[in-house]
Amino acid sequence: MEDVRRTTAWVVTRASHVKVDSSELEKVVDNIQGSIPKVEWNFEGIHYFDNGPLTVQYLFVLDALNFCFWPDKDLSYDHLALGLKAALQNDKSALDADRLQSYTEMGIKLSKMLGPELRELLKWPRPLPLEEERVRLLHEVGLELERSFKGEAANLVKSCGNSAVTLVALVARYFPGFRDHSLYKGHQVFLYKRAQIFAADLWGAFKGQGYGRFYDMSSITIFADYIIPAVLRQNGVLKYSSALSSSIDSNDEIAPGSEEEVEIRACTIHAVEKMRELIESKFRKQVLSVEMDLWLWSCGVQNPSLQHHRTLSIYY
Ligand SMILES: Nc1nc2c(c(CN[C@H]3C=C[C@H](O)[C@@H]3O)cn2[C@@H]2O[C@H](COP(=O)(O)O)[C@@H](O)[C@H]2O)c(=O)[nH]1
Repeated sequence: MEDVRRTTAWVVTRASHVKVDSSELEKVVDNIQGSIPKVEWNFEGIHYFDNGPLTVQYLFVLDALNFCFWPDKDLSYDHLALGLKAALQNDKSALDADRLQSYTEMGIKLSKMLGPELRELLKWPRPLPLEEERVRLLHEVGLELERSFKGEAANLVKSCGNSAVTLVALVARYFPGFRDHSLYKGHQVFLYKRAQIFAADLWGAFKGQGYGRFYDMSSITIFADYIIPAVLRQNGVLKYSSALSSSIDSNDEIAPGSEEEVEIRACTIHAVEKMRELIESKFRKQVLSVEMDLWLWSCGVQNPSLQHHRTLSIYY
């Protein structure tokens, strides 16, 4: 994850649309006295968990589809999690690698999984945002799991040697849909939101044991989605230019890969890394970005009036 830290820090030094406000950042850290309020993984009670390999399959499929809910105002991440959970409770083989690629009825392969099948799986009554991309990513997951990991995401996790950094690298190497990077002023910037969140979800769900045991969780950075930047903007840690502020406040779409979008995401990661460093130097406490993420994210999703940036993206 050094690439994520280094390249996002580089963006911060050149950013013109977004700034990290160090004194506001210090206020946030002082307010909580350097202790991150503890938020339980699955505080919403929406996730599938059976303490075994099927949970790993569930989390991998969940994070393959963990992006872009906002274009449908009634849809949220909770619907995705609850939909996949119900599908598994109903049929333990619902997320098998071959099912992700194809749709079978009475043992006959009819076609690849398509939008309508995905909607049926999630019990969502209308087309999902970026539905064709979601379907394509599911095919990719099913095919590559079958080709390289005997169909099981659990084998992918077993092959990382209890290193979250290796897991993220493996996910990005085998599954192109997880390669969340951008170009900024000619430089490659690494963000890896969904790949890192997969490691964090395993760690959270399995409480740091079994499939969730990683010796290097401190290497993971925060996950640059559309909720965390909105929380950091609201508490003053991120400052946007007036043009960007008014675009976001008027719900204009921000183009994926634009300077504005990359700066929002890179400054988010960097600001949280700075908060971590400050907590360590001022309060002598070690915190994980994953813990910071869960706290900030839970604050964000519990505040429906939060105005977030709108970018059509498969990455977050
Ligand atoms: N940074 C960060 N972003 C996260 C998550 C999660 C869920 N993580 C699970 C892990 C433990 C908890 O118990 C959660 O269930 C989703 N998202 C992002 O939020 C957005 C969805 O928002 P809305 O449209 O309002 O549903 C979308 O970009 C989605 O990718 C997270 O943890 N961190």
